[in-house]
Formats: sequence, structure tokens, C-alpha cells
Amino acid sequence: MLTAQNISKTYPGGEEALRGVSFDVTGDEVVAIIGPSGAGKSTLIECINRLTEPTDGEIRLDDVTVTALSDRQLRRTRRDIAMIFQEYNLVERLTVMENVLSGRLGYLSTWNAFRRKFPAEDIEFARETLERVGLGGHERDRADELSGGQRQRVGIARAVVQRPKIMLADEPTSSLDPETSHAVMELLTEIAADERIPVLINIHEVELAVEYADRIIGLADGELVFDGPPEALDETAKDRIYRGGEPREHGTDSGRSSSADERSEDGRTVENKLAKQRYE
Ligand SMILES: Nc1ncnc2c1ncn2[C@@H]1O[C@H](COP(=O)(O)OP(=O)(O)OP(=O)(O)O)[C@@H](O)[C@H]1O
Repeated sequence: MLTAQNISKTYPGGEEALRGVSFDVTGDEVVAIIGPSGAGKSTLIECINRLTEPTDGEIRLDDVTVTALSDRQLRRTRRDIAMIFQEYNLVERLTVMENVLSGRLGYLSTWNAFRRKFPAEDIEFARETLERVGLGGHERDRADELSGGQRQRVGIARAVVQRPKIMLADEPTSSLDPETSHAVMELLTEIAADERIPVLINIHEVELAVEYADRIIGLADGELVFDGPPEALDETAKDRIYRGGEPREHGTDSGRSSSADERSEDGRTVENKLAKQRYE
């Protein structure tokens, strides 16, 4: 079980990204974190494995207090916390198989890790997992030959072969088109259920969160303002998350269907997206 207790994060510049966020992730549930741009979703995900150090609060994974670990102990515990990234984070010049096997690196001795010498059962598990994510036959392809959807499948396979206690996914579909996003979410949630691995996903598309998550956590301005099943995410809850409790104005541009991407109602986000695209 993952427990986050009173997590706060103030960045060196003084930006308060998280203010006393507490929640648990138990069993093999899929929990989606939603909220407007700048709400603190990525910061929260990164605080779980201490890619970002929380300023205050405690993270526990089963009987390990992650926030109390030394750097060396943290390296060992990160084997138990797999991460799936928005931009995949594959090693482009390596093959699909080599990328997936890198999920096992933390289990090798330093010498074998240096030589990338994996036991036969790791190789077999990686092969099986690639088959399950629909990439059987692509083992020898280079990562840079793959499409975005295929790359994210490799990212998922790499996380699964790690045999983690939890998988964290930071906007895993943001770089994908809508159809591929659905396929990737379906695959991720199916494989997590089969392997009985809980997943915590930072996702900005409310529609995807509602469709694939068992539970939704809503952040607004660094605070947890909603925690419940997708069915409980009604208009009042969305107002709390996206509009500071103000009801949606009807008859204006922002009064689109409730299944629309709430994020695009946030003007800043649209600007961010456009700015980002200019550099891509
Ligand atoms: N490295 C950093 N240094 C300073 N401030 C940061 C840093 N990373 C994030 N922030 C700030 O912390 C706040 C929360 O950011 P965060 O990226 O966690 O939000 P988010 O909900 O993931 O947003 P988005 O959906 O746009 O990715 C924002 O105000 C952001 O500007």
C-alpha cells in the first residue's frame, strides 16, 4: 500500500506546488490524478519516488518510509516504484528488447549491470511482456524506429518487467493522438490488473480518467479537493477542481459537454500547449 501523508512542496523560487496532500493507494486500483494546469499533479507524482523532494510530509510504501531513506536505500526502493513517462524516456539507439530489459537493471550486480548480462528468466519475461503489449517480433527494432504509441508500449513493458509494487505514470498519453491514447490506457490498466500492480496516473483528460480509473483524485492549486470513484465526479466536483468552486457559466465557450477535456477550459494550458508545439 502507498500512503502519502500531508505532502507539501515549495520550490526554491517560493512556488507552493503542494499543500498538505494526503491519500492512500491500496490493492491493485488504478488512481487518476486530475486538475488544471499548475495544480501540482506532476509534482505529486514526482514526490512519490522523490524525483522531487517533498518539503514536508511522509511517503510510505508498504513498510518502507520512502521519505526517510538515504540515497543508497532510495536506489534500492526505486526498484519497487516503476515510472512511465510522457516522453517515454527510452534509450533511442538501443533495441526494444534492451529498453525493456533496462527495467531489470536494478536487480543485477554492478558487474552484470555494467555488462548488461541478464539472467535467462529476465529475458524470457521481457519477451512475454513484449508479446502482451503487442510488440512481439519487434524485439530487435531500434527504439527510434517506433511510433509514439509503440514507444509508450515499450515504456509500459519496461515498467511491468520491473515487477514493481506500484507504477507511476506521468501524463502517459499527452504525446499521443486520441485513438492511441485510448489504446495505451486500455493496455496499461489491463496489464496492471493482470499483474495486480496498482497504478497512479497523472492525466489531464478527464474523459480518460473517468473511463479507465477506479478512483479519481482532484487537485486544485496544490490541494486535494476531490477523492472518489469516477461516478462521484459530478459537476459540483468538477467546479471545485477546475473553477475554484464557481459553477460553470452556461451559454459561453466554457459551457461545453461535461465529457469534454476540462483542461482545455484553462486558457493557460492551451497557451502552454501551443507554445510547446512551436518547439516540437
Ligand atoms: N522545478 C520547478 N521549479 C519551480 N516551480 C515549479 C517547478 N515545477 C513546477 N513548478 C510550479 O509548481 C506548480 C505545480 O506544477 P506542476 O507541474 O506540478 O503542475 P501540473 O498540475 O502537473 O501542471 P501541468 O498539467 O501543466 O503539467 C506550478 O505553479 C509550476 O509552475
